Amino acid sequence: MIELDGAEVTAWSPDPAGGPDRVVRLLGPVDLRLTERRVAVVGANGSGKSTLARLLNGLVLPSAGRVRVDGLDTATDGPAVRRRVGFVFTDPDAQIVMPTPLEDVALSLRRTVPDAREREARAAATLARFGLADRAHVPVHALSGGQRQLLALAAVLATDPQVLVCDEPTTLLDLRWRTRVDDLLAGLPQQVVVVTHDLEAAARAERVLVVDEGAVVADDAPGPALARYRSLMAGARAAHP
Ligand SMILES: Nc1ncnc2c1ncn2[C@@H]1O[C@H](COP(=O)(O)OP(=O)(O)OP(=O)(O)O)[C@@H](O)[C@H]1O
Repeated sequence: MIELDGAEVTAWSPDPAGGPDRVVRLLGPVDLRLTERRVAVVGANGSGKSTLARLLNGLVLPSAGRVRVDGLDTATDGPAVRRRVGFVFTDPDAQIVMPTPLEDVALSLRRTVPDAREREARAAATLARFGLADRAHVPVHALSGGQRQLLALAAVLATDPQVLVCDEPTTLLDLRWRTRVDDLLAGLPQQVVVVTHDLEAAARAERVLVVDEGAVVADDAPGPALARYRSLMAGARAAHP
């Protein structure tokens, strides 16, 4: 279970008036217990969704409060937390580091599968599971954007994390690939926390968090949570026509 207790994120920011840098609050304080298998996070651009997502696996550490995964504190048990919680970025190029898909998935297995041959066999099996068997040795730059997103997912899921956090995993994809990635995420046995601007995808979650100006302003079933988000956005449009 992921638990946030009074978790806050602050950062130093330049003063637009030219004064000394100031501390700004990006998120929180947030208190959450995430137990549902499908959780969606929605909110306006710059509201703090990525900051919240990154807190969940220790990519961002809380400036105050605590974030724990199965009792492990992200601030003191980072590597163990990241073995439990996989993270997928919007842009697959942010996480694909090797020249070919096979090498990239094999790299993510380097800690859990010490034997190189077994690692390669496991990587090949993972690529096959994601429909990328025939792409295993193709240079990654020759893959389509959709195939690269699948590869990024495959490399994270190869290590079998208990939780998958995805930060807008379908934002860069066309409808066909978006549907494919959505279906894949829906079929995973893991707990999945997904940040998304796709309200149809969010409606399929069990629980939806609405983030606005660094606060979780709604935390509910999809119906009421998305209604709150729509009314927030309508209010913002009225204020800034
Ligand atoms: N390290 C940082 N230092 C200063 N400000 C930051 C830092 N990281 C994020 N921010 C600011 O915090 C706010 C929230 O950013 P965040 O990326 O969490 O928003 P978001 O809801 O994911 O946005 P988007 O939908 O556009 O991706 C933004 O105003 C962003 O510019």
